[in-house]
Amino acid sequence: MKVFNNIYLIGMMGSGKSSISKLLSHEINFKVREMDEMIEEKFGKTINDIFNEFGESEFRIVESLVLNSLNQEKMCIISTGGGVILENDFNKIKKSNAVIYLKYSPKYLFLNLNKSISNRPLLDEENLLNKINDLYKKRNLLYKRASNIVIDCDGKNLEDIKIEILNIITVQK
Ligand SMILES: Nc1ncnc2c1ncn2[C@@H]1O[C@H](COP(=O)(O)OP(=O)(O)OP(=O)(O)O)[C@@H](O)[C@H]1O
Ligand SMILES: O=C(O)C1=C[C@@H](O)[C@@H](O)[C@H](O)C1
Ligand SMILES: [Mg+2]
Repeated sequence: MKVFNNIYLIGMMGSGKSSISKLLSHEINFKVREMDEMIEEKFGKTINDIFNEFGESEFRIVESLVLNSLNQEKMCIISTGGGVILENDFNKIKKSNAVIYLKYSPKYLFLNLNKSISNRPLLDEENLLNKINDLYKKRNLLYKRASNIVIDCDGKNLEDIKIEILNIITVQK
């Protein structure tokens, strides 16, 4: 296995971060950490309620605290929040970690998001495809810059994506 502290899965909302984290954890001896769940636990509220009651900037402050605490851990698969690349210095994480961008084009993200009802204040159902397109334009480059591995996921099933990742991270240095 290559030498790194943690595996960070990054990508847009609905890009399979939670699903792939679970699948990977069954194959390697790493624990799963769900950043959004950790933030919800800190507030004792859902992500939607946090955005509504405290606003996005307060959410980002707590997100950054959670990120710092995770940086102290080892052997974790971190299913990040979709906006984690907006954090100052997130680009530095790839120096000592595997940062994997699960890249889907907006059309596929739309299909994924339609499958899972969730707590997504920045992507509610109205004009969903337009909202995905707008966010994707703002963020695709940021995800690429922050990552050291990019997986093109369009049209692939979750099992194949997992195998592709395992093939990359288990190569001997
Ligand atoms: N390649 C894929 N093939 C089939 N279904 C997929 C694929 N990728 C993701 N999905 C489905 O899309 C939905 C969203 O996936 P998941 O919850 O893992 O993404 P996420 O990045 O953790 O999303 P978020 O954190 O924004 O809720 C799930 O129903 C998942 O099964
Ligand atoms: O992409 C984003 O900015 C977000 C993604 C979610 O995972 C949550 O962290 C929150 O809804 C914000
Ligand atoms: Mg998730």
